[in-house]
Amino acid sequence: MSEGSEEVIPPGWEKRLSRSTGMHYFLNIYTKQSQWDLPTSPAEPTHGSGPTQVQCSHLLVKHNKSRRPSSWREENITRSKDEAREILNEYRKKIESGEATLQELAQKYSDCSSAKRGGDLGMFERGTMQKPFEEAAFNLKVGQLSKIVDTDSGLHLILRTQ
Ligand SMILES: O=C(N[C@H](Cc1nc2ccccc2[nH]1)C(=O)O)c1cc2ccccc2s1
Repeated sequence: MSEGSEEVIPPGWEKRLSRSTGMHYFLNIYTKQSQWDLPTSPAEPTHGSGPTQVQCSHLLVKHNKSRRPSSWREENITRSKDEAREILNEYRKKIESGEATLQELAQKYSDCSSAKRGGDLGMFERGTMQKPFEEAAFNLKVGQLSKIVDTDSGLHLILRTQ
């Protein structure tokens, strides 16, 4: 029988053989949780206070109370905070329905200069980003989209990518 597509086991998981069924399963070496299906993301160490660094992409919509109400998209941003919230909720619906990715929408609409990189902020540690952003980012699982996050820069949707 031809092999299926190359099987990549994400870090933190081990492939084990079930003696009772003769089938293979996957064991999370941190939580000892097991599952039949091939895991799709790395297992995270559960001890300590979570990861020391994360990688995120974000979509920022600034408003007239933003610390710097200007961006590469719009020299003078006049929308209200409520309008910014409505706009972000529409983007969230598109992302959750699969109609668009956060990266695609950030590239077109984010008021952060990271828009050019699909909103990617790279890896960062605690203490580098504004607190509300940091708290949200470090409480996301890899692949999870945040709720709307409010910082002095504006309103954000955050996707944790690593
Ligand atoms: O602070 C930045 N940009 C500001 C908007 C902004 N404010 C933020 C607050 C928290 C996280 C990201 C944020 N981006 C701007 O363009 O007015 C950053 C841009 C970039 C670009 C690449 C990597 C990191 C960063 S942080």
